[in-house]
Amino acid sequence: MKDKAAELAVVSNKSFEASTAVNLHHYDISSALQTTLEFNELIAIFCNKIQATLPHNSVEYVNDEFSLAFKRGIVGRHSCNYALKVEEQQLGELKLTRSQRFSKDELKMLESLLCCLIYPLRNATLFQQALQMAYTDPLTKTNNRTAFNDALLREISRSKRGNQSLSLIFVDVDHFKSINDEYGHDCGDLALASVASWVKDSVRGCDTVFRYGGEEFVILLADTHQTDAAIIAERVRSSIESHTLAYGMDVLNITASLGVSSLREDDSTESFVKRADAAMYTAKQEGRNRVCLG
Ligand SMILES: Nc1nc2c(ncn2[C@@H]2O[C@H](COP(=O)(O)OP(=O)(O)OP(=O)(O)O)[C@@H](O)[C@H]2O)c(=O)[nH]1
Repeated sequence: MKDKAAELAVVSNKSFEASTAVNLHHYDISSALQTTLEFNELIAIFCNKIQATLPHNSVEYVNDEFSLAFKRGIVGRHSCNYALKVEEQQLGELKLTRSQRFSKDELKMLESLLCCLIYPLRNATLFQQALQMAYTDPLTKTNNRTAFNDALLREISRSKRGNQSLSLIFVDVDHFKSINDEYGHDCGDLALASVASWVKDSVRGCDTVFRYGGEEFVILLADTHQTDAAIIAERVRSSIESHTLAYGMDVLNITASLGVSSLREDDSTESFVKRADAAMYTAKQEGRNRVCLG
């Protein structure tokens, strides 16, 4: 067990052998690390626990897969870096710094202690991957309806607490059935994935795009008034209209109808969503390929 754990942490381009026996310190750290599946909390707990044995001034943890960049403390001129992985699974990079050089013995000790961190990090990775799968629509790679329901409740409560505006845009692809009918289901799928990426590309990074169902998408715009939401909706509409979809020898033009609503004081979750949906239907009735406000 000790030998297996020792193989698991990759230490900045050099291998190491954990020579320190599993002791009470390891046990203490391992127990503390079992209390959470949050990456940042795991790193903070680990660093707090090793601070007495291995004094350091700053810690940095970067995990590209989950876009994490955790930083704490004041960076010193000496550092040690570890690319952590287990069974070919990357678990991020950890960097400790301080003003004095790290001795060989200290590094050996740290490398041994890192064995306590990598399995909790692997568990956190598996948990986050499972969460992502549960929240992602596999066809369009956007957030799914479950994610929308959760995000909507969260954003409504945040908006009411902080007295901030919140807007919603419904995007429904026009005459989508005819794409399926004329070119086949695969082309329909490709069209949906393409529309999703055009929509994502035309909103800000802080706005979230969800697949609501079928050929319908929703965009949740935090801290956004209706006037700004209408401008964003028009940008999305225009982006979809200006793209073309190449399918075999065919080139398809796609349009969408959009409905916008902004949260009112007396709104329930349902009334907020219904207004955007109703506005989108008005856009359909008024000729499609347009934005209507609800
Ligand atoms: N290819 C594909 N088609 C889907 C998917 N989900 C829903 N659809 C199809 O989307 C079509 C939606 O058709 P309608 O609701 O009649 O709407 P529409 O043809 O877009 O017409 P308007 O909304 O009135 O402009 C249906 O034929 C569904 O089968 C999917 O994941 N892939």
